[in-house]
Amino acid sequence: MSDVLDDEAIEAGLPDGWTRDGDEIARTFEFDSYLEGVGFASGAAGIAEEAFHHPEMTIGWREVEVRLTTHDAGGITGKDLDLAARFDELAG
Ligand SMILES: C[C@H](O)[C@H](O)[C@H]1CNC2=NC(N)=NC(=O)C2=N1
Repeated sequence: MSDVLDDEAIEAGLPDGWTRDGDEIARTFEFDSYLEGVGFASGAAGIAEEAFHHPEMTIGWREVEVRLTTHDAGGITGKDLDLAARFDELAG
């Protein structure tokens, strides 16, 4: 099981554009259209399923909010940071 990271490790590992919110990290991705956001969410879901580590995603008007935490560990772990970086790559 992944170990929960301390504050220093989270700050050091948090990819640009992401913020820490308690036991979660979050980023809102912005898109030129609603359907582009839906496409991103679908791609992110595939990455999540492959990693078997799942975000909460809220699809809005030309934006998708992504929130990550490791439920099994009760906090933020390297899995969350790794998935955040992969979602950033997906968004381009
Ligand atoms: C049994 C447990 O739900 C699974 O190991 C996976 C599924 N997806 C998951 N996703 C997230 N974000 N955290 C988890 O701890 C987690 N656990």
